[in-house]
Amino acid sequence: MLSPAILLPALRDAVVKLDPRQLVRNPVIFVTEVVAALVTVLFARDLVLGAEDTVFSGQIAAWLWFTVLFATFAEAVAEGRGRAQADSLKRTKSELTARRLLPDGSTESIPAASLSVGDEVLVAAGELIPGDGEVIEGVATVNESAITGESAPVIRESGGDRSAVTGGTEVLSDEIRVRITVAPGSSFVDRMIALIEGAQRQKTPNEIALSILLSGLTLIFLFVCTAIWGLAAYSGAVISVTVLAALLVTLIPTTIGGLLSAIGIAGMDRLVRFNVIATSGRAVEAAGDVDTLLLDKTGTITFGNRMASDFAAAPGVSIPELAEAALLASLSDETPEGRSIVALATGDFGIALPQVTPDAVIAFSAETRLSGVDMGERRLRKGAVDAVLAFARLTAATAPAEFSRAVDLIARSGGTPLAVADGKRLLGVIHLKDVVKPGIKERFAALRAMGIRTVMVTGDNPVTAAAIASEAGVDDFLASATPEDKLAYIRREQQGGRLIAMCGDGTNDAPALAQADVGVAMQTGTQAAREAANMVDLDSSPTKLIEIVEIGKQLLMTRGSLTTFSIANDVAKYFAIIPALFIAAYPALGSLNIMGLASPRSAILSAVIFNALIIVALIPLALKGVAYRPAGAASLLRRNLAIYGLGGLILPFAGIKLIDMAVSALNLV
Ligand SMILES: Nc1ncnc2c1ncn2[C@@H]1O[C@H](COP(=O)(O)OP(=O)(O)OP(=O)(O)O)[C@@H](O)[C@H]1O
Ligand SMILES: [K+]
Ligand SMILES: [Mg+2]
Repeated sequence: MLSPAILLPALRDAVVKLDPRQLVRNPVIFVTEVVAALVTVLFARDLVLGAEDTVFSGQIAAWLWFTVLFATFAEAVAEGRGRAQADSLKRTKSELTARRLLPDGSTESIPAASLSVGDEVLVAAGELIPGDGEVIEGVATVNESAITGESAPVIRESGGDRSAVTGGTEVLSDEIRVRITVAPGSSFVDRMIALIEGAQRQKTPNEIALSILLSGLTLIFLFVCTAIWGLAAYSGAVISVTVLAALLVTLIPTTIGGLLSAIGIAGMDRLVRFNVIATSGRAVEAAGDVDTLLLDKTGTITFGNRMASDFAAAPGVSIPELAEAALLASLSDETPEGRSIVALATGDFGIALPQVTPDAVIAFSAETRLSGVDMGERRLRKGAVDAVLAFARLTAATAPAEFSRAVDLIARSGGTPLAVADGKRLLGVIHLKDVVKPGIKERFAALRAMGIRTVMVTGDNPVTAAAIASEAGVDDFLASATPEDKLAYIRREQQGGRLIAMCGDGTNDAPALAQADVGVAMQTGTQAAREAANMVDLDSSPTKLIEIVEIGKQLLMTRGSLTTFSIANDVAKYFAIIPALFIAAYPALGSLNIMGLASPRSAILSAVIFNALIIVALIPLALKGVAYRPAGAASLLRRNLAIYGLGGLILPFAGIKLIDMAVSALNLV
């Protein structure tokens, strides 16, 4: 975690970050730098004048600079760890070439960097996909290990929810036609690299609020120090500017000021290590407080490669007649469901592929929930049972009992029944099979233990939804949901003051993913879903939210704990330094020197040294995060207050005392 390969470049970066123009974004540390510069000037003056203060002001100046450097170092280390991960991504994305399709159907070879949005390219087995896009023709297996680290090939195909391809990944079999949807330079991998390197990191609203609080505290202590100076001058004691500067820096919250951005960067990094790319720090924080998790069914809870497996004919209809109608209705259906129906009818059921062109093609949409063709007199439709019944002017009550039984049997087994009709004539039902991803039930139980309610929202019918919901162990489900329904559900929950996470993969999930506080898209999903979400799970695991929530909670806890620690620390230092300041003027204050520090100067220098060293000492904790255990918010708060509040109060007494002993033993001042 802290190898020399990261620490050495971080040291160099830490020096670069001393640039005041950069540092001004961190007010506490910026004030420290200004003060360090001031004391350095005073030291130079003492040096020229040969004043007796030279040794003291020189040491104070040095330690103030170390304080600033340790703070910039913390941030540099956090960024350096991300950069190491980004470097391996950069290697995958080296020089790519594209075979761009020309209007006459031939192809030209061009560098991928000169592709533009809307271009169409061909990619065959053994070639690298030149840019982010959508498969518009064909099916291929793709090795996406370059970005997911997972070597198992995935299927990418046109039409359905698995059509998105990522530049830099390799086609293993077959040939696909890809429409480029993202300009080179802002591709998924490019954005991943920028995010991991922290180049695009923006402060979250919580961080900004905390920064304002810390700046406020800094201002107050600036005031306090000025008042002390005036008070001392009034009472005849002389307090040097060097001592005042030291006082100010030890009192302002330098510890949390120095570690704040490292904590945020480390949180994003921890997500990357769990194969989750977050495009928003705000979402990571929101994840820590999520109340409800919404999951789409097909492709999220299930694998999503729904395959037609059987036909059940309505009374008075033969199986070949149903199979042929289903085949015709699917001829122009480019979705995986449509293609699997063609495969089943022409394969197992031996129907010859008809050489006909439909008069009109009715493409599938998540709103209508049906698809089909018009052909002469025939109006062939297939789709969700209620949608097809409505099309055939039937209802659940007026549909033949045998048909309803077949539908029910399929739905109860967790399959998706697709009804087939020709105009008003109901022909039967197709059984689409899908498989629930393994190990999901236990993981949902873990989410429940964290106090998170899981709700499955699906476009599928209520009976299938109920079967899959019970197999997967979700708390609740919403069936027959259109994209608008999913969106409305989230809005309603949010209006109730709840924070919502949504996991989805399809274009029909995109609005919901964008509306959710935490939107997690499956890497296997469509481009639209990945664009709308604020996180992408490279493993496409719907229960990854467990880790995401833990990391979010850990981030919030780490920041809270270190803020508590930092402020408690500063309070303790007050007692170490103030007596030292006034002891010369008021010897009676000697009794306040409860710590028995060697001399006023040694006390002040020790406090400054402690103040600097505590930042370095806490870097590992800031990066690793405070340990998270599932427990109630109140008991966590109590525990953290005890450890970091009390610890923060006590530690400086011991630390400053020890440093004071060393300083006086070495005769430093
Ligand atoms: N190619 C298709 N042609 C006709 N009807 C379809 C097709 N694909 C799916 N359907 C029907 O439309 C319904 C809604 O589909 P939609 O994609 O909105 O949701 P889903 O994939 O079933 O569920 P989820 O929202 O969980 O992914 C499906 O349940 C199915 O009954
Ligand atoms: K401080
Ligand atoms: Mg889906």
